[in-house]
Amino acid sequence: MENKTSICIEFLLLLATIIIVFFAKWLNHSKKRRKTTKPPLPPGPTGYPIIGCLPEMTKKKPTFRWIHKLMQEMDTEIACFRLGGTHVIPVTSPELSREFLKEHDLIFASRPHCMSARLTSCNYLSTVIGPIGDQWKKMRRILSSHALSSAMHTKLHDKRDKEADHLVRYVYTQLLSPQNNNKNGLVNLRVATQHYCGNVIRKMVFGKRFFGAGMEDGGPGLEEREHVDGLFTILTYLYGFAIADYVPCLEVFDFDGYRKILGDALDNVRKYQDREITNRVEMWRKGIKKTEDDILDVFINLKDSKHNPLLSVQEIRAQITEIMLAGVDNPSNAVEWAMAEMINQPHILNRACRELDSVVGRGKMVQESDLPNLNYVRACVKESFRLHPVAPFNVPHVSTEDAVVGGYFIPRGSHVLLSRPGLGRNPRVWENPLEYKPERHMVFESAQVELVDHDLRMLSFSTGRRGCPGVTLGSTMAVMLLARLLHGFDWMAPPGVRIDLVESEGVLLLAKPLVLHATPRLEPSVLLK
Ligand code: HEM
Repeated sequence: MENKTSICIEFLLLLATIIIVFFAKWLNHSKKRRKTTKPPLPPGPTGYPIIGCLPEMTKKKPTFRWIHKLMQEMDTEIACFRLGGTHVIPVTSPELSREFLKEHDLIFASRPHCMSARLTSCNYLSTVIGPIGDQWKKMRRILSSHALSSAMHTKLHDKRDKEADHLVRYVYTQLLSPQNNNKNGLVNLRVATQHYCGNVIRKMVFGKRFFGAGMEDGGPGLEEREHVDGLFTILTYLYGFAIADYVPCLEVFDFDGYRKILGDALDNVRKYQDREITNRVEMWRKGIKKTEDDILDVFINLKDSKHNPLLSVQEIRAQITEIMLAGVDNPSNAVEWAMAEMINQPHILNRACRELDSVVGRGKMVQESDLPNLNYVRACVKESFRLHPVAPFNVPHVSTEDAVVGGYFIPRGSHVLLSRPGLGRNPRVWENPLEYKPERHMVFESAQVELVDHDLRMLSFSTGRRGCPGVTLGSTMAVMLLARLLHGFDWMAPPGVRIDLVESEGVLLLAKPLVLHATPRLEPSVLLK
């Protein structure tokens, strides 16, 4: 009997052991399986523990060129660079871009919390830079329903029109100015295009072109130069791969000096804007101002459901800086590059001028109502956006949860950077991608060329929840700028000068500001109406 019991116990022990071993093996196997089925991160440099690729990022400047070069060497359209604790995911594929911004739009709709964004947005009070949340929703709604609504666009038409006239007058006056010896002279198109954009946005927001007296020839005074230069500096350093953007505890040391540069530029821009804002708030408070004439007036007078001001003065300040940033760079850069490309390919220049003559004629200047009919000019601007984007990357999109995109694991908190030149010059998508060829956008001759590309084969205004709400204004400014320059004047390279289509090293602007020789194309009575 005793013998029988001990055999039974032994048998049970053996059975239990077998079950435990079996269970452990199964557990192990399923863990392994889970591990092996979790997709890999996109390819990229291994980096050091904890700091990742930060040392390379600080050494290999400009960082965007290093990233693009490495992706080319790795022959990949998506990569992962770990910068401190952040996975930075650059993308040059339209298919993957669509997955990020269309299929997984909601997951990738946030923005980074980082030093440069915090400083620029007065602690995330504005729209472009705001992480997803109630503040972003509020500000985006205000922009879409008020500042950038179609009613507001119509209301501000005359202000834009005045600045288009002013641009032509400014160019014409330079041709006659004494330093040009009363001959047809040279025009710096970087100054003309950047200040047209600055003037339009200042006029729409503040109701004025100049913060100071301006120059006698209509050109920007010291104040406007400082303002526009400040805006361009902010645009270079915002999300510009500062160490403190990835390791916040190092912000106080400002090892790369980015915080100081950005802070100084913000001070330069705000000293002009904030003065206007404070004065205007006072004017409304004292009842001196009674009608809404510009975007600032609208912002000051917005009310919440309890009739309290909807926007604080700090929110107005942050949002206005952002509107300035949004409006100044893309149209001016696109038109400067378009002019440079056209000078080197006169058949494109001639076709655009023929279109202007046939749509507008020579008896008046281009009006906004003409723009929908200037399909070739529109294609020239679009081609410039494709081939010569002003920024290397789209504004970062941050993931709010883990995701799998294109078969790769994208951890929560990753910064997804759609590459603007990477998409626009992708040889898989564009034939002869480095050739400036506006015709490629005129597939259907009858259809209007839209500057937006929702398929993300190129990145102009982007798409989805965080897509640009300023498409109408941005397109109007860019097309009007190119149209007025081409219609009003004949342009040539200065004698003996070849226009080098070379990018500057640190940013994507033309390496040297474009300076061209202009002669009036229209009668002075038309140009100076
Ligand atoms: C040709 C001119 C312009 C171009 C090419 C352009 C392009 C862009 C791009 C690429 C984005 C980022 C989209 C994304 O994150 O995926 C953006 C966002 C934005 N743009 Fe524009 N933009 C232009 C003009 C303007 C203007 C004139 C304004 C307003 C005055 C404006 C307001 C905004 C705002 C508020 C956002 C942020 C949207 C958000 O994050 O919710 N843009 N724009």
